[in-house]
Amino acid sequence: MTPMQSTDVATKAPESMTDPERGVLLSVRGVTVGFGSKIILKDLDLDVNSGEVLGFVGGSGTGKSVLMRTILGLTPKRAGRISVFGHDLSKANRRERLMIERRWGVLFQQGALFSSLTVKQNIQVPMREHLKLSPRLMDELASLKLELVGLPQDAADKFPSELSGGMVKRASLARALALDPDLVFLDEPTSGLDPIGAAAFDSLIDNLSSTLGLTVYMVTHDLDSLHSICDRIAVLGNKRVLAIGTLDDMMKNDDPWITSYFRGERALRRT
Ligand SMILES: Nc1ncnc2c1ncn2[C@@H]1O[C@H](COP(=O)(O)OP(=O)(O)OP(=O)(O)O)[C@@H](O)[C@H]1O
Repeated sequence: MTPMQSTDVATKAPESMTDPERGVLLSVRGVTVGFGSKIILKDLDLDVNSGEVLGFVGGSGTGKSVLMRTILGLTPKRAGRISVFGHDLSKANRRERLMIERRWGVLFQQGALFSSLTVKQNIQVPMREHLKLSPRLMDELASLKLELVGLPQDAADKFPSELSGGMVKRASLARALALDPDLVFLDEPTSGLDPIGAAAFDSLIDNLSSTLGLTVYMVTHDLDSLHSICDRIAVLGNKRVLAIGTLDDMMKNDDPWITSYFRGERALRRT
């Protein structure tokens, strides 16, 4: 039986989940997270390989955002170990923690730009937090980031409320890329975009991943993104990673949720 055919793959075969050629950038082992008496994630394992685009799916309320927030250190875990760039996050001192945070970027759901700051000032927030740069250099870097995500230079002085949904996503991505991270976390980056805007955003992420060697951890409900840019897909269910592998692996998996998600009516309408 291949790992993908087994629904308890995540609890027993961590090595088989990864691509040894690429190396593991993010490793989650035995993580349990709960709120009060409600356990959301139980004994969860996950590996993200360097340079891959990993799509993270699962039913609504299964804990995809909770897991991402736990990895980022925003939600406490009750058990387990999370290592990023080879560092155990719970053992990292303040200096190491800052070094780690400099190497990742985050795009939260809805973009989460500061509404009282312009796009340029939003992009410069991580630079101000982590680097000591002259205002002129920060302006130059912000301008480069705008170009990288395909925003016109005149977007720099606009406020988030003056942008379209697609532009907000791009501006948020520019902020996530402000410090040239190795790893970016994207929480439903294409939600709220029309199909053409979503496809353009997917192709932007795909380009960044291949040209910058960026590793992408992407929570999504978007089947098109999963088909077009993800190297692997992880499925969250029953409080853990039910399955992880390529799209082909998902198509062969006989778990009922995975079958209905990848081979159900909505999936068939895509073809
Ligand atoms: N701070 C919190 N306190 C209590 N419960 C919480 C908290 N944050 C999340 N939850 C609960 O954890 C569960 C998982 O939430 P989460 O937002 O991670 O789901 P999700 O898989 O991202 O869902 P969706 O796809 O709908 O965005 C939900 O039942 C939610 O109510």
